[in-house]
This record gives sequence, C-alpha cells and structure tokens, in this order.
Amino acid sequence: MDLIHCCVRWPWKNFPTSKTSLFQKEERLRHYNPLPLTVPAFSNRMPAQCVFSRIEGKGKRSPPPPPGGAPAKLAAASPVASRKWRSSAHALRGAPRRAQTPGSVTYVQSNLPRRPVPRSPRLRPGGAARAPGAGRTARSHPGAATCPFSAKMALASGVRFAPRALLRPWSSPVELFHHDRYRHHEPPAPVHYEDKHVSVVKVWGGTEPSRYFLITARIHKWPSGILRLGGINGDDISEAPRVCPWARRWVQTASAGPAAALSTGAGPSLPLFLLLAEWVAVMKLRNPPVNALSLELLTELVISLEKLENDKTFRGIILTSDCPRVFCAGLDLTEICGRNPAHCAEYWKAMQELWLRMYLSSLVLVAAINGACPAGGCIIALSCDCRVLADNPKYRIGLNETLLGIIAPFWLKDTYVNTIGHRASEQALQLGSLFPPAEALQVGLVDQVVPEDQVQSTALSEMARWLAVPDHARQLTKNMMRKATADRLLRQRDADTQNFVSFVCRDSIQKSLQAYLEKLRQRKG
Ligand SMILES: CCCC/C=C\CC(=O)SCCNC(=O)CCNC(=O)[C@H](O)C(C)(C)COP(=O)(O)OP(=O)(O)OC[C@H]1O[C@@H](n2cnc3c(N)ncnc32)[C@H](O)[C@@H]1OP(=O)(O)O
Repeated sequence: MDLIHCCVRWPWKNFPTSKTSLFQKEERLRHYNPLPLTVPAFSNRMPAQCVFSRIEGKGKRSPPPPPGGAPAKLAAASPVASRKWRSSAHALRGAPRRAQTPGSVTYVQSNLPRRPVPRSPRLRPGGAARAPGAGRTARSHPGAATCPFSAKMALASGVRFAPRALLRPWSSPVELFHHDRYRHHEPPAPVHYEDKHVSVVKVWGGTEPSRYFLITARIHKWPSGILRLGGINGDDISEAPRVCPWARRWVQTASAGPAAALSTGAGPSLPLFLLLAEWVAVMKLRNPPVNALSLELLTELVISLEKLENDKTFRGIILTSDCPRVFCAGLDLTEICGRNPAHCAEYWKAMQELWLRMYLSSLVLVAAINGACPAGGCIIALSCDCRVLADNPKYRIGLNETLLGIIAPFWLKDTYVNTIGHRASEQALQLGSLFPPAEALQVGLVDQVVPEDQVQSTALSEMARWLAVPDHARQLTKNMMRKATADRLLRQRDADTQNFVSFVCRDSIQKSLQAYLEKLRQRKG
C-alpha cells in the first residue's frame, strides 16, 4: 500500500492570465506537467493552495483503464474478454508508476515493493457480478484485520474476514518511509532508528516548515504489511491519534523517531496531519489569513477536484481549513472591488465552476468546518454531502450577503432551499443570518456539531458511513437530487455572469463593498 501525497499548484508562469477562460486553462493543464515550485510572480504572499493527500485504494475499485480506454461494450458482449481486459489492467496497475503524470495528479512514488494486486472481487467465473465485498476475506481487505476503523468500514461494506486474522497483532516492528515531495531530485538521506515498537529504516526529505512530507509505514505482521500516514511539517501530531485512536501508541512512538531524525533543533517535530482510511483525500484550504476565495484559490480547487475525480482510486474528500478560526471567509472582496468587468466575469465564472463541480461531484464530499463559514464559505460547505461544524460560538455559518448590500444568486438560493427548506431560507437569506453552531444544527444547515478537537475524526467517521454505500447507487441518487438545481445554472450561465458583473460593477455596490472591506480592516486595527 502506498501513501501518495500530492500538492497541486497552479503553474502560473505558463498560463495566460487575461481573458482565457477557466475551461481553456484546464484544457491546457491536461497537457501540462505541473511545476510544483512555481510561485505567482505578482504576489509576495504564500500562494493560495489546497493540499491533499491520499491513500491508494486496495482492490475494491476497478483498476484504471489501460491506454486506449476501457472497452465499454466488451463486458456486455463477452465476460471472458472482459475479464482478460481487467487482468491486463491489473498488470498495468502493478507496473512501476511514473513520478509525474502530465495533466493529472502528481504522484510521489513510494519506494516500497509493490504488493501483489488482488483480483477484482466483482467478477465471478463466468463473469457474473456479485455484491461489492461479498466473499472477500481479510486477505483482500487486510487493514480490516487489525484496524478497528478499517474493520468497521469493511463490515459496513459487506466484507467478511476470517476471525483468526482479527487476532493478528498489528504492532511492531514498523518501517517508516518518508518522502519529501519537493526534494525529489535530491539523493535520499537514509536515517536509521530503532526502538521497541518502531524500526525506521529510511527517512527521506528535509525539514523546512510548510514542506509536505510523506510517510508510508510498513508493518510486517499485517497481511498488507503497510500502514499509511500523511504529514505536513508544522501540523499537530496529536491529531493523528484522535482520527484513528487505535494508532495512538504507534504514533506516539513513531513521533519520537522520525521527528528526532528530522528535527533541525529549532524546527518543528515531524507532524502527521491525518491518518486516513483508504480512498479518502483531505483537502486543506490554505489562503491566509481567512481563506478568502481568490481567483487563484478557486482555480486551484477546481483543478484539484477534477484531478481527484479522474483518479478512480478516490472515493471521498474531506474539505477543511488550514487557517486558524476560519473555514472560509467567502468571496475575496478584493477580487470584485475596484476591478474591471472582465476580471469580475472571469472571477464569477470560476465561482460557478467550483460550485458546479462540487455540487455534482461523484465523490463523497465532507466539510470539516473548523472555523467561521460566512457567505461563499457557506456555499462551499453547502455543496458538500455532509457538514461537521466545530462547536465554537464564534464559528458562524450562513449566507450574509444582504448585510453587504449584495444579493445571493438564484443557484445559491436554490442550494440553501434544498438544504434547510423554503421558509428557513426565506428568513435567513433576507436577514443575512449567520448561525452559531447549535442553531445551524437545529435549522439543518450542518449535520453534526462536535467539540473542536473532534471535527476531523467525526468527518472521517461520517465519510466511512457514506462510503459504506455502493458508489454507483449513491452517485445516481445524488445526481437525481441535485441535477435540476445545477441544470438551472448550466442553462443560464452566461446570463448569470452578466447579471453578476453588471450588479457588482455598479457604483453604489462598489461603494458598499468598499465600505464593508474598510470596516473589516478597521475592526482588525
Ligand atoms: C453578488 C452576489 C455574490 C454572492 C456570493 C457570495 C458573497 C460573498 O461571499 S461576499 C464575502 C462575505 N464575507 C464576509 O462577510 C466575511 C467577512 N469576514 C469576516 O467576517 C471575518 O474576517 C472572519 C469572521 C471571516 C474572520 O475574522 P478574523 O479572524 O477576526 O479576521 P479579520 O476580520 O481580522 O480579517 C483578517 C483580514 O482578512 C480580510 N478579509 C476578511 N474577509 C475578507 C473577504 N471576504 N475578502 C477579502 N478580505 C477579507 C480583512 O479585511 C483583514 O484584512 P487586513 O486588515 O488587510 O489584514
């Protein structure tokens, strides 16, 4: 099992910045090898980014199609030929992966030996399909044997496993493999570490804060042999045991090892920001100070979502914030204050695109709302399938547009109505209500309110609940529920853009936005 950690950045330098539409940009990106270290030339801020990490799925999903595309009619025409195709795809999956795939998620190749690829569980001899997971054993779902969380997921998805395997110890010895995504050209610097529980065989990478790290741990006694951990330097290591309590002892021990090995002395200890179940990516919004939805962040979110959707080993994304106390402050007002109509149009198209992509995403999207979530931030959360909000009275959520003197577009209003109903939306939209957690829960704006330190773990449990449902059934149902709302925007996208531009470019609206922005700045002072 490989842990693959990706950070996609917008390759600014090679992209047109003016009137090129988002679609054209995306199209170009497909043929483009991302440059991970490129920083926007016009900005001295840290570039906005969303960071995600992933764990490769293990056999439940169909393998990726071989070059030339999947033989769509093959399965129907000939089960045997279809099986052959699948096994050739498995063989392909077992082949060494390239370090970078142009136009797709940038992979970091684990140096772990690849484990044998399990046969697809979905085809029986004769080609008849069977229920997902039915008849699989602990061997085909190895994590289930040792990790209660995986076991829960496995049970929920109908996986049977041998009782003996359940008793198998998960503990030491462990080998840790650590990759620094951005040091891929440097020779690895092996570090050796031994203790009772952990055996660090290799630690690769540097120590600078804000660099992204990968750890893949190998546990010999597991049937799969590998535990997946993701890390970002500077994150709180204590998050990991909360997310996956069974790993507490291991993580505590492990933290002493690589942290000691990597620490420069003053530098932070090696963090593990999440322990993840397979198939799940965590996206952290990182556009300090308040995660305002700048054009850059919107674009990056859209591209990242597309990449994750195209990567068939992902089934869900947990969306959360990397900025303290704020999930997302909504539209970046500096993108629409004092800008020309062309820029406003480009910005609004990016906003529409993000909403459409999120609202209709085939992946499960869970919002782990760990901060304030007004206006556009609330749109992001509402586009997810499930919302978990931290129980802090300062973290308010809602659509407060009217308080800024602006009006939510119809598709936003529709999303609100779909979530909390007509009457509640009518009231909340007109009053520009921002709900504190208890009220947000009561009105149905969020699905769970939990103590702040449990937001991530609850989001992960929610994810497990949603992933327990077969993908195709869930996706079709989601589409059935949401398509009409999305279609409404798709039908009048240009008109909506024109409305937005002519509205925000009005002098009176510009004045009121400027005044609001000024108020925000003064409030700080
Ligand atoms: C036409 C129809 C469109 C409809 C669709 C969407 C509408 C929108 O999304 S409009 C945006 C609405 N957003 C808000 O009203 C949120 C405003 N911000 C806040 O309330 C607070 O900043 C927040 C609670 C999010 C965080 O509070 P603090 O942690 O105390 O931070 P500060 O208030 O001190 O802000 C720090 C810094 O950020 C700037 N800021 C805040 N929000 C935005 C924003 N939306 N866009 C741009 N910049 C923003 C704020 O001015 C401060 O700037 P500096 O003083 O320069 O540091």
